[in-house]
Amino acid sequence: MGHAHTTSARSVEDHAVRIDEMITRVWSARPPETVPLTDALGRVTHADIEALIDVPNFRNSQMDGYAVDAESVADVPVTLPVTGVLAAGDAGDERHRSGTARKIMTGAPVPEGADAVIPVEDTEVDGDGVRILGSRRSGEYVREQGSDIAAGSVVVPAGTTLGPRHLGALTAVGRSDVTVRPRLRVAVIATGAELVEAGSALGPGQLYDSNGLTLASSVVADGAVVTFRGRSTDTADEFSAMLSEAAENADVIITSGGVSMGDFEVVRDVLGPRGGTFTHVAMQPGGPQGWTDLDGTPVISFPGNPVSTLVSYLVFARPAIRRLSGLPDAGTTERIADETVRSLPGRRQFLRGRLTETGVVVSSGPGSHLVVSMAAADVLVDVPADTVEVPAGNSVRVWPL
Ligand SMILES: Nc1nc2c(c(=O)[nH]1)N[C@H]1C(S)=C(S)[C@@H](COP(=O)(O)OP(=O)(O)OC[C@H]3O[C@@H](n4cnc5c(N)ncnc54)[C@H](O)[C@@H]3O)O[C@H]1N2
Ligand code: MOO
Repeated sequence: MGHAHTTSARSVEDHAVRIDEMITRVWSARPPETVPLTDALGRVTHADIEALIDVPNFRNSQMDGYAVDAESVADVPVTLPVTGVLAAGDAGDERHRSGTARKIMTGAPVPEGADAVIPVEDTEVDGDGVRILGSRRSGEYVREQGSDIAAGSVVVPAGTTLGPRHLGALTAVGRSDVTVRPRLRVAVIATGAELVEAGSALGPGQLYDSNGLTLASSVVADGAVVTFRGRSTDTADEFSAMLSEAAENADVIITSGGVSMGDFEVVRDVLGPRGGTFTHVAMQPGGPQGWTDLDGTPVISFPGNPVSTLVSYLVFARPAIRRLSGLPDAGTTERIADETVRSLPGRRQFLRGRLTETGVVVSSGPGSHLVVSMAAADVLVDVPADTVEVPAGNSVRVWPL
């Protein structure tokens, strides 16, 4: 057991609170960031953002037609002289004279003195002039300056996850960058002398490091960034050096493997003496768990079995990472067990399940090495510690995968 400090089995809830606190604490110490709007999709606003200018920023036409003063078209039909043409992009600084019309395009500035636009459909060319067939009230088809928003008003409140519509609105009000909440920076280190990189040749006793990508892609899916990825053998020196490198640019380090009771538990052996706690949580998979405050950087250590690693991430890390990323909680739901679900006594069990039209079925055995079977599952079936059997027709809680 090395030098690691060991405690008796903890509940899933207690451990989840501990990990959540560690992640939240380091994230809260990070300052907000200012990023160009072009990089801001999915980021969460740090503060209320106000308009720098009125929108529309000038009075303009809502229709292709003729700018007039409403009084001159009160009685129709009436023919008015046409004094020119205004296109979108024109400065439009010439004043309107009552009793005249100016041809105008959608988005072009409505001249001062004009207060209505007659759509071209309601007109006929009449020699050099225009015959107005339908009358319009003052203000019709004129988009007033500031009618969408006035300069200084809040466009997007603090805490908004920026989508395309927000980015468009912020651009329209004169912004080109935005101050957003920091993104949690996560380092992922998979440990194990047996691990080799995807795609390379396997020697005897070796297998592919699948946990590294499972964890890294989970982090990205939950709105955080992966700043470091490493694979370490079970050598203390190599793992220690990798931790130092990872800590340079990461808020949190997640490790997989090396936490249980074998002779080569590098994570436990290195981090135990540096203040790490390695313990057993009353769950399966994901029993052996560890956490360390490594000179201010939390290291969260998950067991190496691939199902254990993913279940640990989903139960302990995902809620905090999604919340800090401004994403909705993944949530759990109740489903009817189509078949009887059997579980272990004394441990909360997370079985892999597949959704049916109305309920859920367990889709593989409970073994935490069943990495491929896990890919065929939709959910984790969460069976409480004190339940050994959920009879068919009863409801169970499920977590999305
Ligand atoms: N005597 C005991 N042995 C074990 C116990 C126990 O309580 N007493 N607990 C078992 C449980 S439960 C788990 S879970 C594992 C956790 O072990 P480790 O965290 O030390 O993980 P490893 O031994 O390094 O690996 C376990 C297993 O997973 C494979 N693995 C590891 N990393 C990866 C990876 N990145 N990609 C794919 N597969 C990986 C590894 O080859 C092993 O097969 O301990 C049990 N033993
Ligand atoms: O708890 Mo281990 O994670 O069962 O395989």
